[in-house]
Amino acid sequence: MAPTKVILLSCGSYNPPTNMHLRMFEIARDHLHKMGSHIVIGGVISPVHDGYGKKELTSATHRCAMLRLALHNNDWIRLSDWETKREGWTKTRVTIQHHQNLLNSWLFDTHDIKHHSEIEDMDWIPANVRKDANAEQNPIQVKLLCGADLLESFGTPGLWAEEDIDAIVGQHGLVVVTREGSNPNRFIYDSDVLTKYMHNIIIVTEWITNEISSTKIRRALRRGESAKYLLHDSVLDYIYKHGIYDAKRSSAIKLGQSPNNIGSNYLHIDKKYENTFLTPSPSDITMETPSPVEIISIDIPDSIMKKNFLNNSNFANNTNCKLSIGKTEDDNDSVRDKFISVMSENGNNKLLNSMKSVYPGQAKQIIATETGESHILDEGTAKPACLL
Ligand SMILES: Nc1ncnc2c1ncn2[C@@H]1O[C@H](COP(=O)(O)OP(=O)(O)OP(=O)(O)O)[C@@H](O)[C@H]1O
Ligand SMILES: NC(=O)c1ccc[n+]([C@@H]2O[C@H](COP(=O)(O)O)[C@@H](O)[C@H]2O)c1
Repeated sequence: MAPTKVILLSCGSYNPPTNMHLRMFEIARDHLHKMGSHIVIGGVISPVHDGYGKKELTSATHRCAMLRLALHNNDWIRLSDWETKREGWTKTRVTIQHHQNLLNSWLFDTHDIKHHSEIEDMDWIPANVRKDANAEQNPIQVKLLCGADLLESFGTPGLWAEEDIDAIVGQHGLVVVTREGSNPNRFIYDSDVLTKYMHNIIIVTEWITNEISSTKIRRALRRGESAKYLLHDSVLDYIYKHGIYDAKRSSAIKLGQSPNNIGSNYLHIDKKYENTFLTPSPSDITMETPSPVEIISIDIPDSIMKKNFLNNSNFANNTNCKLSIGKTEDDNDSVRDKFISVMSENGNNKLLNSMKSVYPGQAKQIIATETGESHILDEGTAKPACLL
């Protein structure tokens, strides 16, 4: 028997769209093709109307804009904003039926479709189907693609009408992707109506489990935690730009930038705390080969710093160094800054040479003694394991 052509339609909030929403389509398509029973010719995402009234649901305008960004380079999943443009919330059974009807009109009734295409966006119909509108076409089935949590919501009292479940599963069919902690087979077994239409429910096991959810992403964003790699970068930028979900940018340290030059992506770390922060990651430092020494870890108590400052002629002769030795914390910070800048700019050659790194990323450290002498820690021939 020839495989059935299908379009996978997913209904949900997409608040915001996550990588897992898109992965769900990939997993389902792979599975259906491996079974050999279906050919997936397209995927459609239908975000819910604002009237759905779910907690923290941002406007459909934002959700559609985020979906357009997430799907920008996608060659087979499309957005259908039909639900969002209706007067109010639409039941899922009606949404699936609408898309199926439109597709049928396109395939078999080109007159009717002219009327539809004037009043709504039909970009969600795959390009090759639209192109061949007059060619002889086989039927295409619209199936509801969902995660196991949506299937299990069928059991929530009062949420889904029995006849709607009957129509969705009986007439269209379900493709259900497992989620951590879900047991869709058990759920089907427990339900008479689902057991009746078991032949029309395809369970796809996601072995590479990933419990990304929109709720968790919103939570991370409002707490100022990073959500990178959980959703598309362009979607993340959109959220920050439009101030959705009360999102605060996550903190990161960018070394080697002056406070005035710090990009808006990065939190400025007060100078006095800089030394206590993490070793910079290689991506935070622009390296040359061999790298000049710019980064020096300086871990010297204020009292020792002052002695070094007074004892070292490089500092004493430097006109910029006519600092009063600090009585306040701010003064101490200025002394510390001067110490570093004199060490690197006006220090003697021996010091500067020993400050040159042998290989990119090599750490250097200023050591200062109680007696007021400073030197650069010589790392000798030690090299990172990757260079040995
Ligand atoms: N991690 C996931 N694994 C499998 N399916 C998922 C996953 N995340 C979302 N889905 C499915 O995507 C569809 C749309 O989901 P929805 O917009 O409600 O996302 P959600 O991340 O579950 O949202 P929320 O956290 O706000 O409830 C649903 O069918 C849902 O089951
Ligand atoms: N009776 C129904 O048709 C019915 C009930 C509850 C949710 N839904 C749909 O299921 C989806 C659920 O999305 P969320 O998981 O984000 O709540 C939405 O698209 C919503 O419209 C449909």
